[in-house]
Amino acid sequence: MIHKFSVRSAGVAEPDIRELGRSWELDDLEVWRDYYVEFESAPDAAALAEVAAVLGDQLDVEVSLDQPLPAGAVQVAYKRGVVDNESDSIITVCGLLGVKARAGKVATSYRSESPRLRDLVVSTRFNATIEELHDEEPHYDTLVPQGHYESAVQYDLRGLDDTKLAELGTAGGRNLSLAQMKHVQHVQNTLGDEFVTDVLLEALDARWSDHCAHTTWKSLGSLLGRLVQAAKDVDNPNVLSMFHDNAGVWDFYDGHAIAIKAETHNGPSAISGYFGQLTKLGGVLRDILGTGLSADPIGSFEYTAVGEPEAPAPIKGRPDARRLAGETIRAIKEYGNTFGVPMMSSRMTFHPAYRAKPFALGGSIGLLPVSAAQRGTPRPGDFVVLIGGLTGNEGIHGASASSAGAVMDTAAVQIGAPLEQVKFRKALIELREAGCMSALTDVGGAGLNSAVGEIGEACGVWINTALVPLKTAALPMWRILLSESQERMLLAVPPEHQERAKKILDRHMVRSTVIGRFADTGRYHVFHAPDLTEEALIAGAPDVVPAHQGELGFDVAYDLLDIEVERQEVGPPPRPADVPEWPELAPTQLAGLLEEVVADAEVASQHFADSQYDSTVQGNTWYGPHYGTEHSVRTAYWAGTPVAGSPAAAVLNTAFNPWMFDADPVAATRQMFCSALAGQVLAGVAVKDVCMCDNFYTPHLSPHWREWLVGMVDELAVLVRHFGVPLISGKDSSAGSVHTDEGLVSVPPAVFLSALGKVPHTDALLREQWTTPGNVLVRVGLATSSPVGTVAARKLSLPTGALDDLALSDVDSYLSALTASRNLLRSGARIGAGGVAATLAQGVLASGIGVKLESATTESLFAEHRVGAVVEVAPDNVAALPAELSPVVLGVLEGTLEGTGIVLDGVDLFAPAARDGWLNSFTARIA
Ligand SMILES: O=CNCC(=O)N[C@@H]1O[C@H](COP(=O)(O)O)[C@@H](O)[C@H]1O
Repeated sequence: MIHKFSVRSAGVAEPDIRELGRSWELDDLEVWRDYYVEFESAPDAAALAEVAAVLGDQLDVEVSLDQPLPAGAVQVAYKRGVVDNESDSIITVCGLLGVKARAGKVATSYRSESPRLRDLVVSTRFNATIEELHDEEPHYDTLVPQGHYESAVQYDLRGLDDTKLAELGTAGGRNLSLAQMKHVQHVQNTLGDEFVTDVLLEALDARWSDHCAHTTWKSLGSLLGRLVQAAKDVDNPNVLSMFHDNAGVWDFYDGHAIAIKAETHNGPSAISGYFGQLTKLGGVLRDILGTGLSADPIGSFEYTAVGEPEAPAPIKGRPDARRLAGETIRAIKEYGNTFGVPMMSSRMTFHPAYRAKPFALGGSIGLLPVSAAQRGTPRPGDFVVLIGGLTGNEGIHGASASSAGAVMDTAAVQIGAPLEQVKFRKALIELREAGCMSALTDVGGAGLNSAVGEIGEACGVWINTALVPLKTAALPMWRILLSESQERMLLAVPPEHQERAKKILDRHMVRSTVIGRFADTGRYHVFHAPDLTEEALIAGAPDVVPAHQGELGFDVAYDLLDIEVERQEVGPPPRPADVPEWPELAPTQLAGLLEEVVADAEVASQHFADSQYDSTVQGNTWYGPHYGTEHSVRTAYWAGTPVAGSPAAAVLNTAFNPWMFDADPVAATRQMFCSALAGQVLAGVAVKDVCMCDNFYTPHLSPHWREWLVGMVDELAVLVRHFGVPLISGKDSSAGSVHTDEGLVSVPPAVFLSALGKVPHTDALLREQWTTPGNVLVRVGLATSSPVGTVAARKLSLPTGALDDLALSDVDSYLSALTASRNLLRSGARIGAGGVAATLAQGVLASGIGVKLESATTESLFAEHRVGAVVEVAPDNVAALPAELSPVVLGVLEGTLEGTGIVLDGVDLFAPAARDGWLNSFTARIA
């Protein structure tokens, strides 16, 4: 018996629907959520009314029962086989109301009289790879997932020649190379078995993927090892854990620590901006939850680079940049706001190299006690406990396909459900405090296979995949193992704590299942035995593998699962030499250039996106992500006070500029590292209290990509050693080249840096807002005058060339002088995209105070001195600024001048039209 509940929200409940109506220019747009529920027996009218009341329990909503889709309306629902996560929640809700439901399904329908409706939905709200479109009411016989268990497929690899082995390696969407297949052949020979299963092939495909095994980085000479060694050499006492856990852990104050991690979801986001970005944020929050013995996320950050919004997608059928931009915003809002974590920093960039595969980076920081900061180790006999969401047929090959740069299909996209994760967030803290876990990890890329396989490596492990709770009726063993269904965690629970752990999880309504045991075997062992129940497993002796194992997936010693990676030697990367010159422009031309620069997405207000992300939830945000009494301007750093009652602050900032990486990845790495570090010091953080997280995103088919990658890593190692600022976590995404209908498109070899600092008291932090008319604005820091990579150079169509070299000793002197002269600074803003001019423009916008410049040239206004700042100083103190700051007086704050902004020789460079461009251009391009 299937009933349909249609819920229409309006007014306060869904401001974004009004926004959607505005952007589609449909005044009568209505968006309805259609909930289909299959009940076990026909519910009476009272029961139906109760279910309707719960589904429509918001302000300003209307619920109708069993109304077919009206003519002209368009409904979007998941395809069969793509399971919607709400289904399970609907069953639970009905159960709590005392009505038994078997299954549920959620769809969205759009209603308007306009004949344009269907096209608008198809072009912006419908993803044909995972969804289906209905123009009339669909008919469902049942919503209960159908299907039956398919046994593992067996392959005898003995005697297969290279061609056959290679074919098998890439069959069914796998990405195993011939060398890897030969190793599987070796495994079979060593085991002396008649066959290996598809379960083993799939498990190894994931285990040896670039994502899990970092093969590209290993092949180029242990690149991660070089970064780790550099960090070890500097021996910063704040490092509690680095590159060893799901996140790096940095000492905070008074027994607390902060975990930091940034992840990318580039591959999945290219297929579905919404789900790729949704699960990017969900995944990185889970990384924080799975760090040490669990950290609590206290902030998230996000950076997305897509192609130019006006350009079509270079691969037919894929979402274009504008669509990706819109879906990104929806997804980040959906996950972050629902999870309840403040947004610390968000930015979107439009760069043509990301038109085939975006750069989808998400990060998070979390708080945990120092005593829980170390990664736990499971002990033989501990239970393998899977908690959280159900396992479905999604995210299959997510890790290996994204690593291989292979074509990803529908099944590779992960689907997120933030509320599921909200439930176990608090439960994990309780489990940690109660000492119920000896270890935990998140279930993310490569699914259970990666989580169980990695955590089990400490001693050995066996699991029964038949115990894994599924979204579908059945799944083959390898799919259960590889599914990247979201919102799941894996715990190692000692037998003596199992009951207590179960109680805590039950109280938080978190599903948990004992699916296996850690064992003193040194083996990774997977089988499928439907008649081995959870109760029987729990009752079994801790050191005995069950005799009845149903169907065997594999049972292999960990030693046999390691594979040698062939080493490739690379030389130094080519370096550009010529530096183009800045043209001389008259004041009116400078004004025109400024108008273009502030309207560029790198500088313009991204209020349309940012305002949708909750940045104050949890109540600990002390500074950022925006400031300004007149306009809301993006801050260059975020600070929060995560420990109740303590003024100690965590400080986060980031550095990335794809145009500079386009020009010279090695020089750009240096500038970005020094820029992030100088931003931290300007904010008030001591150099020794800063660490960073690196996210490499590099091409694998463009010229010299290997040389550039090695060059960037080696450069980072130099910087880590020089400043004593360690990299403590990161990710390498090494498949940034894509074959498209337009030919090969490659991202620039690049590394995104996120810096985390700490100060004992927020009093130490310097704000950006200008304070007092009459004060003098001074540029300080290293002059990096090359126009290459700057916003203005793009507007002026200047040729590319070399970036400035930075002498690290000069950076040292600058940073020391900055610290020493802090008492002279009334405010300070780090110079970024758009150079001094953009910094001044944003100062005007934020404070409403004008500035009168002493003099200006194109270079002095638009060069992006990234290891520099515009500081505000009282007139009497200008002379006291130390020479190491290389101070250059820019002009004087002029009081609040109606209609004036940045005045040079009587000309206002920042006219009202420019302000409008800053305010509206981003929205106009993507909304
Ligand atoms: O599940 C959440 N955790 C995060 C995670 O492990 N994600 C994995 O990374 C792939 C994207 O990599 P990219 O294309 O950016 O190189 C993605 O498909 C997942 O397998």
